[in-house]
Amino acid sequence: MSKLRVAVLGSEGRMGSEAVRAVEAADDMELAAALDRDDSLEALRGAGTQVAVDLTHPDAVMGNLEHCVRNGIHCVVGTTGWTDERLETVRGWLDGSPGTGVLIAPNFGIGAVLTMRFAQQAARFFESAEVVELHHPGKADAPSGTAVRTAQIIAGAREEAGLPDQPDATSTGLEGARGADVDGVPVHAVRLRGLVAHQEVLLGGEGETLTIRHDSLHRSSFMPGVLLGVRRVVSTPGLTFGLEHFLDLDR
Ligand SMILES: NC(=O)C1=CN([C@@H]2O[C@H](COP(=O)(O)OP(=O)(O)OC[C@H]3O[C@@H](n4cnc5c(N)ncnc54)[C@H](OP(=O)(O)O)[C@@H]3O)[C@@H](O)[C@H]2O)C=CC1
Ligand SMILES: O=C(O)C1=N[C@H](C(=O)O)C[C@H](O)C1
Repeated sequence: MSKLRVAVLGSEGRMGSEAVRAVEAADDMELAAALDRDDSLEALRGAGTQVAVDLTHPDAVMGNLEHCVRNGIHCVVGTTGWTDERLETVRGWLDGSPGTGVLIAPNFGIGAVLTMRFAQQAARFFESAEVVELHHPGKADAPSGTAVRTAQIIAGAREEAGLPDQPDATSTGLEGARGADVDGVPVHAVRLRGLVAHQEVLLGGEGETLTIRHDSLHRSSFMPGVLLGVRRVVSTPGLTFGLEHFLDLDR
């Protein structure tokens, strides 16, 4: 069977360099191209790229994605910065390129995907819910894409269950002390040397709390998810948002 030709965009970065190693080590893939800032995207087609893995920067990802989709190159995207508007734009490009698949994964870590699923299951049972994400200080954005997605999922589950707004009697305080408000769920971002990528979902009810915590201790934790995404995206046209769609979580 022929090997999948995979390019990595952002190949010199923390995640990109790990992805290059993972693709090179995969029996069913070969590295078609490794591009970083200032490299021309034109190299992708010349190299016969079938799937591009984008691990760049929120400011760069849209341009990269547009180029790939318009050239029929499937994409696996870990880069953050997704809004409804951006996702709609990507869907528009995909409409013009039927057969092309794009996976956007807020988090490739299986533990992080499960954290979101468990939070979704638990949210309706608790009055209060907050998300704390903790990352290395080189991270470009705050809060993390995973934390935003987690908060949205919790908010959706609360709404579906008919829960009222969370109790919070705070009337004064330093701006930012209660974190960012994502659909009514406070999200707090810690940046600390020594950390990689961590998240806690705190749920509270009368006389009890439940904490769901996930720790990515090394970026290798993301690689099985990246490789799964590459293998599945080639036969999944259109936009897929979230790695959970490629995992049989309900089995
Ligand atoms: N979904 C997931 O599971 C994960 C997602 N991420 C996300 O991945 C992204 C990258 O993270 P990280 O590796 O830590 O960041 P880094 O800054 O370490 O790496 C990004 C790399 O991309 C390069 N780059 C910038 N612009 C372009 C461009 N236009 N074309 C090609 N390369 C470019 C950067 O170059 P330069 O340094 O010169 O700017 C850098 O080498 C972030 O959005 C992060 O949040 C990270 C971990 C897991
Ligand atoms: O920048 C990172 O490091 C990470 N980014 C992603 C995010 O913003 O959610 C995924 C993970 O948290 C690591």
